[in-house]
Amino acid sequence: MDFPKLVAKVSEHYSKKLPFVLFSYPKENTLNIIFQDDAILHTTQSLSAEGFVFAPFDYEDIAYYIPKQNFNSAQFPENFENSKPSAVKTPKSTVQKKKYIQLVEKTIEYIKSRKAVKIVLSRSKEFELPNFDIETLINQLFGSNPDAFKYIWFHPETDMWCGATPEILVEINDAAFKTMALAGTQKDDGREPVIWPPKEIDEQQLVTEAITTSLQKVTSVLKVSKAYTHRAGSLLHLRTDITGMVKRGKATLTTIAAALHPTPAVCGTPQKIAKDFILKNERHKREFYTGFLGPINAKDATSTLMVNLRCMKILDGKARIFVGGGITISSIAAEEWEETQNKMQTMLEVLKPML
Ligand SMILES: C=C(O[C@H]1C=CC=C(C(=O)O)[C@@H]1O)C(=O)O
Repeated sequence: MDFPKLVAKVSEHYSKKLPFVLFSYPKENTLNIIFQDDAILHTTQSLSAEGFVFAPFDYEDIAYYIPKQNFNSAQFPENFENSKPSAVKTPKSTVQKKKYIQLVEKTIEYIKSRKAVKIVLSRSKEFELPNFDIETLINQLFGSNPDAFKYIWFHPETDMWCGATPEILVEINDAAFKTMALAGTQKDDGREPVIWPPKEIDEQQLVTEAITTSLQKVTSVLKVSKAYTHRAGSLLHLRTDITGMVKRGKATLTTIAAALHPTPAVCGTPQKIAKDFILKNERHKREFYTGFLGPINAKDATSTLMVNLRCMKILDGKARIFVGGGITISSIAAEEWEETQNKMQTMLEVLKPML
């Protein structure tokens, strides 16, 4: 099917409130779509169903999925990519800023008491969308952020979620798997070489160590790359690639996902203490933000699970954008606020014509 026809079909499907998911892989110009023709909410425990899974941050072995039955794809039109999207002025929110900074300070004190080494805090902000339109959303989202995995998920039971995420949770093909440690953030101001402050280097190193440790039980060969700079829209992160083989008979997508999620890039270390702190102290429910999502295929094809970052929920003419950042003993609260403001840009640029 060609792109305009497919977009029109999504629009029609959405007007009937039927589930669908659209996605595209980084650097690829194919739009993949799965339509579901009824409103059943499918769940999977084993991540073995073929389709597209969607799991919350507080994942307890149950993920939602849309089965792969009605799969379509289309190439993006020529010159589809938006020229560099223009920044949207991030609204000033004095009260929210004060509250977030207080929470960051409380978290730093908690870390100082040596109960945790790193805790990833987050917040969300709502925007009115007087000009919301599904076709505009598709064009805006898939025409920008070429380096990200982009998706729009809709199910009447979960509402609409969409995002452009830089972070792979796990990619697995037969016994070979790939994951990454992504942490540390700065704005891309075009300066080369990129200099990373020690706080960001330490924070990212911690993520790499925690991921390799948690994978040891289920993998046999692990290769860990050097940390390098990864571009994500107007932001830069530090990234380490981790590749290996899963132990035959021991590890499946489920065991690897369970070993990794939630990674210290979205939760913290030690994982349980960080998660309890987040659930107790954050002012909003994360829902699917920092959960995971992606296409799961049969054994001989690649399955990809991404971490749900740089994302938003769309409901009743409003969008709620979710953003966060890792807090360590060296964090400065005001800078952590700025970092979340910068991260908000990825979705604000997508929303720009609809605001
Ligand atoms: C939690 C988020 O980003 C994570 C991924 C990359 C860098 C991060 C950081 O520098 O704190 C976060 O760990 C988010 O975008 O909401």
